[in-house]
Amino acid sequence: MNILITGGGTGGHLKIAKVIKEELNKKGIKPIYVGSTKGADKEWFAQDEGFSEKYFLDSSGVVNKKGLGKINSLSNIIKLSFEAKKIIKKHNVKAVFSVGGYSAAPASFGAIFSNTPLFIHEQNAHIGSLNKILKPFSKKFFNTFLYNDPYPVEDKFFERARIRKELKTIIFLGGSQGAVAINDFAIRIAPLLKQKNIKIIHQSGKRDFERVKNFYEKNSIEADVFDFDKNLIEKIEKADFAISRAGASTLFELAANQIPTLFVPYPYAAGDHQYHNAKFLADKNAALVIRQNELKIEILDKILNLNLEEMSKNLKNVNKKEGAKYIADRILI
Ligand SMILES: CC(=O)N[C@H]1[C@@H](OP(=O)(O)OP(=O)(O)OC[C@H]2O[C@@H](n3ccc(=O)[nH]c3=O)[C@H](O)[C@@H]2O)O[C@H](CO)[C@@H](O)[C@@H]1O
Repeated sequence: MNILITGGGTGGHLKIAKVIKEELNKKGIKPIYVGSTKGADKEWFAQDEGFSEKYFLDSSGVVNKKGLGKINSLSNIIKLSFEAKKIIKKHNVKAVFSVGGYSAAPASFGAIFSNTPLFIHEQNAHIGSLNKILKPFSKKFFNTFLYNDPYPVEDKFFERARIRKELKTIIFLGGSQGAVAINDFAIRIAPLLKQKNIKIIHQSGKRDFERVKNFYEKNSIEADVFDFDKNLIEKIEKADFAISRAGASTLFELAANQIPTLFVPYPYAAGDHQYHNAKFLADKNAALVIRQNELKIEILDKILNLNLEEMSKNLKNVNKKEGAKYIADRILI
């Protein structure tokens, strides 16, 4: 059965595409991928043997453009949708699965134009603009916040979960691209963490890697600094507390691993969705959330006095295992 997976741009969307592809591979199916020449799509999937075919179309975002730019990208998407429709026909695709982002637009419209069932995974607590348009045309719309669908994360985040009791190691996470605000905060509290013998693991993102690495070196503070690590669980499992952006995949991976977290939502996310993602956990007393402009050094005292065990236990049933299987089974019906 030929399945087409589409969408990407950032790690958050691409991660869902990856886990669903792996689930389909387990079932002996090699899906087709349709992404964009822009964003991180090629980086993630150009060499991926788990897809039978890969197409990278020249799609780009519409939402942030104005005037003529908006009209041009809209007409480009319409043109590409017909190209995607041809791909769907050529491979006799039985279902299209979209993980969102601008690179999902052509194949999603292509599915509608060719009457091919369209399945959508919306990662966030606030529905993205493309998904709002597509939702009424979809056969199924998966979302954890609205419908309690299990959020697909790799099994290893659950398998290596543990209850945290004491803060011996802290991890800083900036999402797939890194977060300067979190890096700055880490740098401010690092000397205090050193004084308290708390070990530091720090994902800085590519753009800020040199600055962050140099800081720790110059100040003789031991820290495991990296820009991006494909096997993030290896880092997360060692830590007892995280300070992180609230991108949906990161959030549900941290929850699956039961690591208490202070979320610092990206303030410019569409519809403030990272804040709403984090609030979902905070309302269950399973995480803390703070606005970026409130990220002050005093918050460290609060962290040091937290009941980590209680928060860690409260994360137990936030997400369910086998989210990828849940979705794949419904696409394959
Ligand atoms: C700035 C922005 O708009 N960000 C959005 C983007 O975030 P972003 O792209 O940061 O996405 P997420 O936080 O959802 O996911 C990041 C993924 O990258 C992985 N990872 C990260 C660091 C690393 O070193 N190694 C690694 O593998 C994580 O394990 C995770 O699976 O998509 C998310 C899902 O739609 C949204 O919720 C976010 O709001």
